[in-house]
Amino acid sequence: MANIGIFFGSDTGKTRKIAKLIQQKLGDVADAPVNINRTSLETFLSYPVLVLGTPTLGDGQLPGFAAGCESESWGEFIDQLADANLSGKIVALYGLGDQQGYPDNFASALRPLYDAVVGCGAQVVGEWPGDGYDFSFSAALEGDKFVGLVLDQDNQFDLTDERVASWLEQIKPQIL
Ligand SMILES: Cc1cc2nc3c(=O)[nH]c(=O)nc-3n(C[C@H](O)[C@H](O)[C@H](O)COP(=O)(O)O)c2cc1C
Repeated sequence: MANIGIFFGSDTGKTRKIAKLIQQKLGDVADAPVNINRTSLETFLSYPVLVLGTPTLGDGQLPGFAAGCESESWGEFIDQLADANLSGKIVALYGLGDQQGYPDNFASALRPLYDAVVGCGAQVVGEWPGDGYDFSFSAALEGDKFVGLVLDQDNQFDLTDERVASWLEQIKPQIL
């Protein structure tokens, strides 16, 4: 087992694709990405470092039944996390959104994921500048920074590879 576990939720596969890109760039320090609806809390908790990815669905929501998805996802998993202890763990978050289609809730689902892991005692790394995007509101902003890497495959897919590479360089000292 590698040190870094990559877990993602996804409705149409874009967040899964980014998980694979992240793993490719990290190499063998990270295990192959796993859909959050195909793991157990025990496996999730076995990693000292977690990279967690989510799209924003519904109205600023995590994927899952409540957001209209056909299968379980983060929405259900964070209920299981409620009593978990993540102290000592390092967590890096990335989120996908559509700034043109949903400018008033851009990538907002990073917020409930961030709150859930911080509430369990994890240390979150990898905040990301809010400039370079055009939107009116995001719950994922903390001041002028997002609580994790934000990607927009719908409108800025050409920037993704560079954003992922630069974010990984930024967090490598904390996750390796
Ligand atoms: C029904 C629906 C609702 C969405 N709601 C939001 C939203 O509130 N905020 C946002 O930034 N993006 C929203 N999106 C865009 C998705 O987050 C974006 O397309 C993402 O890349 C999808 O990732 P996935 O393929 O992993 O599911 C929504 C997309 C759909 C289909």
